[in-house]
Order: sequence, then structure tokens, then C-alpha cells
Amino acid sequence: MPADSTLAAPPRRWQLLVSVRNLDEAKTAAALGVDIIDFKEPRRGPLAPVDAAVWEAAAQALPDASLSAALGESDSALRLASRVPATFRFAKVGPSGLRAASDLTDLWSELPLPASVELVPVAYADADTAACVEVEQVLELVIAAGRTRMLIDTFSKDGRSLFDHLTHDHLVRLLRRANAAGVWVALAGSVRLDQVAEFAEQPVVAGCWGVRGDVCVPSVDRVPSVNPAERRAGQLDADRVHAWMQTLQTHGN
Ligand SMILES: O=C[C@H](O)COP(=O)(O)O
Repeated sequence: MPADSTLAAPPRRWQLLVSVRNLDEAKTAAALGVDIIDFKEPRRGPLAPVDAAVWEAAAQALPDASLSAALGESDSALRLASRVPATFRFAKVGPSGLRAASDLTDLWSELPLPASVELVPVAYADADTAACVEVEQVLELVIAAGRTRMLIDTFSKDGRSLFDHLTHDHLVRLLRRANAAGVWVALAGSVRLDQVAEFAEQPVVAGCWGVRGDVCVPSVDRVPSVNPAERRAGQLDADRVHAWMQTLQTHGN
């Protein structure tokens, strides 16, 4: 249970979560003022964890940053949760393979996270592919459990984005329900900056946007790709992060 529910109060602007693979990328994100720096290894899956040694190094090097750890799905999350440094603010866990609501809520309550680290349950917009509970139901379970945060992502990183799985109307309904219940929702899933700007016209507030692919450049062929799902295994690009921050400042008020 979150110790401080005031943390979930609606922010004045949309926050930005950037997923990073290593300490160098984390330092770049911190220097740019990214709100939440999330460690994950995009080459191993949608929410795959980095080595615990990277968490430790980040906790030492970036004591003032809001740090987050992707724990993967149920198996890896149960194995790794106790190793998340107590100074991390968040840990994300995926629901894949869990079709029963009780299996998902059991997972959340069984994770041996340090008491100071807030769990951010993940819902997959492509729940069928992930063989798991649908987004609406995850939100209702979050509310019923008295939790105050969740992240909506995509399980498949195949070129399709969040918006290929959920319409604007669908997302607006979800966010209204979340806002009314005091739940902070982060939206992610191969999202591009132009899609964020377009969604910003909707009369609803998301707590945060989460991104990896669209703030990266390919590390091998150096040929720019418009597909964030292909770029997510590349390197973090400071100019792309800066562009996201500027857009969120413009649209998030
Ligand atoms: O938590 C958010 C994810 O890291 C987003 O990653 P993505 O933009 O590559 O789908």
C-alpha cells in the first residue's frame, strides 16, 4: 500500500517517464530533468529488468532522481523484487499469463519489495496477446486494492503502438475513471511524440507518458527509423528527450 497517497495528486503538467538501459543513459535523462527514470532492458522484452548491479549503481549515483525498476513479468518480478534499492521510488510488474483477477492481485501483494518502493501495476493494451486481464479490469483491481498508480503499455513491440490497440475514446474513458478514483496513469507502448500531441486535444489528463523507442536512435545501422519499436534497443538521444519534454510542457497544462 502506498505510504503517501498525496504523491498521486494530479501533476500540473504531464510527467515524463523515460526507460533507460544503463547508468550513462540514466545520467543523461537526469541532466535533462526527466521526471521518472525507469530501468529496463528493451532487448529482452517489454518490461525486462536490467542487472541489479545497475540499480545499485544508479541508487548511488543519482540519489535525488525518481528512479523506477522494471521487474518483468510474474516469475522474474517475484525473484527480483527484494533486490530493488530502497531509495527507488517505483517498480513496475507486468501481468502476462495471468488471466484470473485473483492471480494478479496475489502477485501484487506477494512481491517482496522494500516498503519504500511503490508498486506500479502494468496493464497491457494488447491483453489478448499477453494472455492476461484486460486493461479496464486491471484499473478496477488497482482501485479496489487502494493503489494509486498504474501503467498502460503494450506487450508486443511489433511496430504497433498503444493507439493501435486502444482508441482515443477508450483511453479517455479509462483516464476519466482513473482520475475520478485518484489513480495516476502512465501511458506507454511505442508511443510517438506526434501521437501525444494529437491525444493532447482530448479533454482529459494523463498523469504521465512513458517512452523508450521514440527517444532513441539506432545504435548499429544509424539509419533513422520512424518505428519506435525498432529504435528502442538503440541509444537514448538527448535531443529526442528534450523534444518530448518541451511538448509535454506545452500540452500538459
Ligand atoms: O514504460 C514505458 C516503456 O518503457 C515504453 O517503451 P516503448 O516506448 O519502447 O514502448
